[in-house]
Amino acid sequence: MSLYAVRMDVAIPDDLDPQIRAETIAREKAYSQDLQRSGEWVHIWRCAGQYSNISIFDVPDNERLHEILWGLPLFKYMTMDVTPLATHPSDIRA
Ligand SMILES: O=C(O)CC1=CCC(=O)O1
Repeated sequence: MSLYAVRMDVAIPDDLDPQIRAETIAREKAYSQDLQRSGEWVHIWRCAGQYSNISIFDVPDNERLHEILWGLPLFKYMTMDVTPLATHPSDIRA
């Protein structure tokens, strides 16, 4: 398994129908929580003061990460920055 940090910046258009907006956000939450329960979405942190999160994924490979990110209900309203993580030589747990 490989770890990735993903920053997601969300920009939902102001003129999006409020019902579609609410439904999409609800689907996003359920999708994320299913993956958190399965262990692939390890952390999700709100970036304080921004409509952004930083998440940690633990997935087998790039293809699985891509599949997860591509499947996000809010995908078309997001920009993302993906960073593959390696063990730091100063990590006392390593
Ligand atoms: O609100 C966000 O940061 C976007 C998001 C990703 C997963 C989730 O539940 O919300």
